[in-house]
Amino acid sequence: MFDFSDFYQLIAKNRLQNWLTVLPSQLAEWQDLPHGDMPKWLRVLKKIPTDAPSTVELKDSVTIGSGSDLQPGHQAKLENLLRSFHPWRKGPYTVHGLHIDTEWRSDWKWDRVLPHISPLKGRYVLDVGCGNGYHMWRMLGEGAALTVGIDPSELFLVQFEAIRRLMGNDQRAHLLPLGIEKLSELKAFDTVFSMGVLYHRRSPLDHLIQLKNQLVKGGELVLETLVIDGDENAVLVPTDRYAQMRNVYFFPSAKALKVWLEKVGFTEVRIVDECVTTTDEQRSTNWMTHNSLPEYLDQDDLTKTVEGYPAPKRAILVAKNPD
Ligand SMILES: Nc1ncnc2c1ncn2[C@@H]1O[C@H](C[S@+](CC[C@H]([NH3+])C(=O)[O-])CC(=O)[O-])[C@@H](O)[C@H]1O
Repeated sequence: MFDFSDFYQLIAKNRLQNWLTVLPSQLAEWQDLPHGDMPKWLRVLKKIPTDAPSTVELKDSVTIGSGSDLQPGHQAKLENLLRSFHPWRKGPYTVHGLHIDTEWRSDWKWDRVLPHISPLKGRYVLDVGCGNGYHMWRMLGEGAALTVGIDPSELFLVQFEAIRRLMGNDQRAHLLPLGIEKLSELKAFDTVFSMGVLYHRRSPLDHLIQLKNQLVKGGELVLETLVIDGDENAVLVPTDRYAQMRNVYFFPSAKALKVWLEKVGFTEVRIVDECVTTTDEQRSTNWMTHNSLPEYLDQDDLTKTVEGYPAPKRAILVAKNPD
């Protein structure tokens, strides 16, 4: 069983308290349908120490403690425990001198996002599709008061909890195993991030409206997704897979995405970054040994995916909720 009671107690006293009318029953429903590996994962999680580390660095990286915090032999033991949560996709993390080299250099995405957003100091932040929570720790590094991530992947929740234990059970970040469609209109977050999620949603405008409904008046949306080149009318809908990914729907141009955001009522919409994803940013590693981007590109023409679509390009847009 996962225990979300710390989160319930925390939000009972803050502006997220309305969430308590639905959240406990939603998470109880989730507990009733456990992932097959969950009992094993929970046994491993319990073995991960919760002692406060000597140091925590979150501003320039996610680095917890140093090798000397652990007794001799304990680093190898910790490595074995963490490796049982393979594949590690989002990171990198350095814990007690152990470097978790993840499939993604999620820190590079953060470096592209950070210069363009309002300062996070003191803000309530929601990270929709947060993966294992890597960016939530970086948000805390920028001074966010609270970061809440939602992501339906059970393994990501387990990885997040492992890192949180190693942080000394830090209560400033919480991950809930929910999809965005499960959220009511909370209107309680100062900043909402949706990074790498929109192309997984069958109804992208509804996704944008759901994101808007989580923001306070004047709050900021940070949207990152796969895009194609083109004008305000350009959008790709792959017939089947894209770069071997299933469940993919709409890949607009950045300009079209700006129109969509304005259409659902966002203002001050800015396209702040566009860049092609490189095979240095997404690749197999010792901590993620499955195929990755290099295998998903056409070997004779790296500007195309194996399906013949344009190779992955991502845009970041920032917008304001005026309501
Ligand atoms: N309905 C849904 N609601 C919420 N999350 C979902 C849903 N469906 C899928 N996801 C989650 O959205 C995440 C997309 S990854 C981005 C991670 C991070 N944000 C990153 O920017 O690195 C994609 C990428 O690798 O770019 C996955 O963790 C899914 O489980």
